[in-house]
Amino acid sequence: MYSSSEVRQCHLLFRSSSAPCCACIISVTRTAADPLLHTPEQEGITKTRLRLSTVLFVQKTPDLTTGLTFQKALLLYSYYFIKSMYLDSMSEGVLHESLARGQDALHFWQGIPTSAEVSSRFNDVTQPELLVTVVTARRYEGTDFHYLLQVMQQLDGILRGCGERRCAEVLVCDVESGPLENQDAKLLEPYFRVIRRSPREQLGNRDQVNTFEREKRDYVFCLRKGWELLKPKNIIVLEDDALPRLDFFKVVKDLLSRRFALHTLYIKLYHPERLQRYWNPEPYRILEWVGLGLVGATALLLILPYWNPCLFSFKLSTSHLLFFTLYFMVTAELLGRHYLLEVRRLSPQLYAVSPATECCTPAMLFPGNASLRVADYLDSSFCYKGNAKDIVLYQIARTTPGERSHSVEPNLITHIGAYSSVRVNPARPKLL
Ligand SMILES: CC(=O)N[C@H]1[C@@H](OP(=O)(O)OP(=O)(O)OC[C@H]2O[C@@H](n3ccc(=O)[nH]c3=O)[C@H](O)[C@@H]2O)O[C@H](CO)[C@H](O)[C@@H]1O
Repeated sequence: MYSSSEVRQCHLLFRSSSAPCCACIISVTRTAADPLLHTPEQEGITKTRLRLSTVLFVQKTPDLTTGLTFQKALLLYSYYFIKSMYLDSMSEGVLHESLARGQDALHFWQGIPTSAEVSSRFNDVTQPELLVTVVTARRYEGTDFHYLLQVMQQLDGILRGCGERRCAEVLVCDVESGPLENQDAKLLEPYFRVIRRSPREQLGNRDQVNTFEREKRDYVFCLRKGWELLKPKNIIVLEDDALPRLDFFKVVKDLLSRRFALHTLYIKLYHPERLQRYWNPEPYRILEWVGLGLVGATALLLILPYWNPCLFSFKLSTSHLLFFTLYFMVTAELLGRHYLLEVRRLSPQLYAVSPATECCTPAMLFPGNASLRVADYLDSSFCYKGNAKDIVLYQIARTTPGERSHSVEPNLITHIGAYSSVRVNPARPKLL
């Protein structure tokens, strides 16, 4: 058994030079208990041991994580993924990864000294080009995953990569207060500006409303408060389980430089991967599908004669074009639109913008003062199960004259929240 100071020393060593500590950790992890498997034999494991094993697991993961994420990215959303064979084990694997990252993030934030260099990120800027507000509520399940800390660690890393000129100001909007403290948000207080309601406002908000209405009111509060405090030129609102990808700010900057951004109510930066197929009907997606088929078929029919000179005398007809169009469409769907979209990550300019899709709001960009309009629109609606804030917002943008909304693809964030703070969670969450 290892004492916590040994573990801490090991952890710090690992940070500064990975090799020696990796060896020490790998030898230990083989015997460490797995905190995610609640088998009867493990019921007796003490809390300290659980914590220890998680810390050790964190250190073990870099190779495993990459491997698993690669497999997951390769298979999960494909038609060839055999759910009955792989879903359970893959879901467990991803939960382990996330738990490891959560514990890593916890140690990261616990270990940072509140030095001048770090706290300089707590800026007194007004009217920044971009404000990122992270909305966070206390979770009752999956607290060990520390989603908020993971997100903030990632944001911190990306912001450091921006160089001298900061890409964005960051606010954490903690919608809890009083006795129900959000410990993760508290831990971030020395490093980021954390905003909360006053206890009086909080009482009023929690008064007898359903979870979805409460979630909406919290969102409205965060939108307005961010605007009041900094008057930013643009706002992004991230939910606390929306992990930004490394090119996040580059793509956002490019989006904001495009003309359409001046006339949109919001730009969705995430849509669930499982809903990205051509077979999930969205009008623009059908157009994209047919267009892809036509371009592929035309290119093939033009190239074929050069490839095989005998075909120069062959007469090409509309039915050939139709056949190959269908052929390319079916091939694209069988390959998986989700995977084809990945090619767009080559450059921010290649990210596609289309009319907004309905589901989910984990990452939303509100250009200009659109956040204020959104806050007003949401304020005038009432949310309940089946009519959560994402549905309401979609309907508003569709039905209000003069308002438009957009989605960007591929996703700019990864949704890491296996446990919902709004809905009832299954005992063991699944990836699909
Ligand atoms: C990935 C995904 O599909 N997420 C969607 C899903 O959220 P989920 O069911 O995944 O819930 P979640 O736990 O991610 O919570 C969504 C957000 O609401 C915040 N929160 C939660 C409880 C509360 O009382 N107050 C509060 O502000 C929480 O901190 C988080 O930022 O459904 C929501 C609507 O219901 C939104 O459409 C989310 O985008």
